[in-house]
Amino acid sequence: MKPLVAIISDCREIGLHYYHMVGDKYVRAVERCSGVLPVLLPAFAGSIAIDDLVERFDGVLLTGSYSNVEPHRYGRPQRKEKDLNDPHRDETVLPLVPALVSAGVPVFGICRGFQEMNVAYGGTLHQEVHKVDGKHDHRENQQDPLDIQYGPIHDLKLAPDGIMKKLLNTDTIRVNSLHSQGIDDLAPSLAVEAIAPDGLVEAYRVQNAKQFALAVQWHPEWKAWENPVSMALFNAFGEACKARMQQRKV
Ligand SMILES: N[C@@H](CCC(=O)NCCCC(=O)O)C(=O)O
Repeated sequence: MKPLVAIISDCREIGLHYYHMVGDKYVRAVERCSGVLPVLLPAFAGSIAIDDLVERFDGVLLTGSYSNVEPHRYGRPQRKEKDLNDPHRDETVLPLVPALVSAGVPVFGICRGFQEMNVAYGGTLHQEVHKVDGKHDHRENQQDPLDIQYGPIHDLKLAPDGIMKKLLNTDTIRVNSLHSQGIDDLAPSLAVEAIAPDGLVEAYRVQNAKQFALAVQWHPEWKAWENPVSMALFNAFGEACKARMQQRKV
């Protein structure tokens, strides 16, 4: 039996209707590289009680998305009139994250998921990193072919005392970069795992978490099975979910 991993959907308005959706590459990566059974959950705050997740699921994946966390969630004004937000996803995820982690449910955050976990623990975001003095432009060129957009583009230095350094057995990794937002204040409960050349935090763990509780700014899900760093991360998440499943059985 495979562990059950909940993936919280985006809620997107397409035409006259709303849809709950998850990017295919996240589902494939976690199924193939973590060895779990992914279950897509709606971004529907009213229908997802924390007990339902804690009792029934062995892990939670928070995916990337073109949407941004609404800035009022971290006490900042909206940077521009029309931004691509997803209030339904914010409403669903933000209250769940700390409760999931403290209940010992493995949580893996990617890109937007990395940003929303920081906000969930009380951190803040730069809304346009490329406009911040001393920060680089971390956006992809959306005209490029996907293999270029999701290809490795900058190094990250791993924290000497971090779990990623132990897991990957190296000081530096090279990752892709497809984000306009990034961490401004890292929440107090989070510990840095990786830093970009411009000082931007690009991976953290939840301090003193009972189980896997890691988030990364880049996109390890992209052809994860071809990338040793991605494989190590998804495999570690899968092992944590398997351990949770065993624990839930007893
Ligand atoms: N909107 C945020 C987060 C960026 C992000 O998650 N991009 C995902 C692109 C589509 C995908 O690969 O799922 C930001 O711009 O910083």
